[in-house]
Amino acid sequence: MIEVKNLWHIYENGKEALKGIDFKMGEEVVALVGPNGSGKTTLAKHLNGLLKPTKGEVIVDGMNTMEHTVAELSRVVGYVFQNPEHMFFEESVFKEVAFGPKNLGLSEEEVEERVRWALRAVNLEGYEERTPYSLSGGEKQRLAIACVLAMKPKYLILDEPTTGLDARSSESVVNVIRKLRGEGHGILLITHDMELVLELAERVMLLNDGRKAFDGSVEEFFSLNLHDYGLEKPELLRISEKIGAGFVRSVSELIEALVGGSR
Ligand SMILES: Nc1ncnc2c1ncn2[C@@H]1O[C@H](COP(=O)(O)OP(=O)(O)OP(=O)(O)O)[C@@H](O)[C@H]1O
Repeated sequence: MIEVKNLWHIYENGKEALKGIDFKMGEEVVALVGPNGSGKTTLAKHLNGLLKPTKGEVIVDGMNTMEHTVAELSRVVGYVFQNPEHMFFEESVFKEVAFGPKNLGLSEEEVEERVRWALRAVNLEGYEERTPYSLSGGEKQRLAIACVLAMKPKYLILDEPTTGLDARSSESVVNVIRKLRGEGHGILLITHDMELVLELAERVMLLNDGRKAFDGSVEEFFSLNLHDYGLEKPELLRISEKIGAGFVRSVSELIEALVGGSR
């Protein structure tokens, strides 16, 4: 369980980026959304100790982030940054994924076992000897997830995992997230992509100007006036509501609602 209690973060220049956030998450997919500058990244960086609270506290599986290093916390909360290609520096996919586990001081066999497991988890088996730069956008995103997974964290923070990806690559990332969720990981998804929220999230937390504006179900979230937060309802949901089919999360649910309704 990750627990955030009355969290305030004030940057050195005096900017109050978080103003009293309370939040809990377990093994679930939570979408963290909000307009630019609302505090999403600032909040996420508190969960693995990259930032420390100005006031309040963050407890990760019983560990207060004030009392633990980023290295310790990163074993529990993995952070996959936006534009992951900037973080690759090894000449092969295998070495890239092996880097983290090697630094944990694991034996060569254990490192190899973790690399194979992480690459399998993101469907990149067979890519071991490729250079990271030769991968497609979706493959790079999955490689970045594998690098973090190899540390075996229970929770994963994914920052805009589908931004800039075409539909097919996005789908492959979505499938990986579903699989990880099924294996008991908790996933915090920072995103502006409302289609992704509709498709994947189990809960939504909306930040606005450093405060929590909403925390609840996906259905309730999409009944808010999203324009107030610079966000747009997904097209699928707009169509579904217009034709009276109500809240659906996928095209197949929409078809089911229509077919069911006409019986
Ligand atoms: N190092 C810093 N020093 C001062 N202010 C900062 C710093 N980092 C972020 N901020 C400010 O804190 C506020 C919250 O920023 P943050 O990056 O957490 O927002 P965000 O919701 O992730 O935005 P985006 O959607 O644009 O990524 C913004 O006003 C930002 O300008």
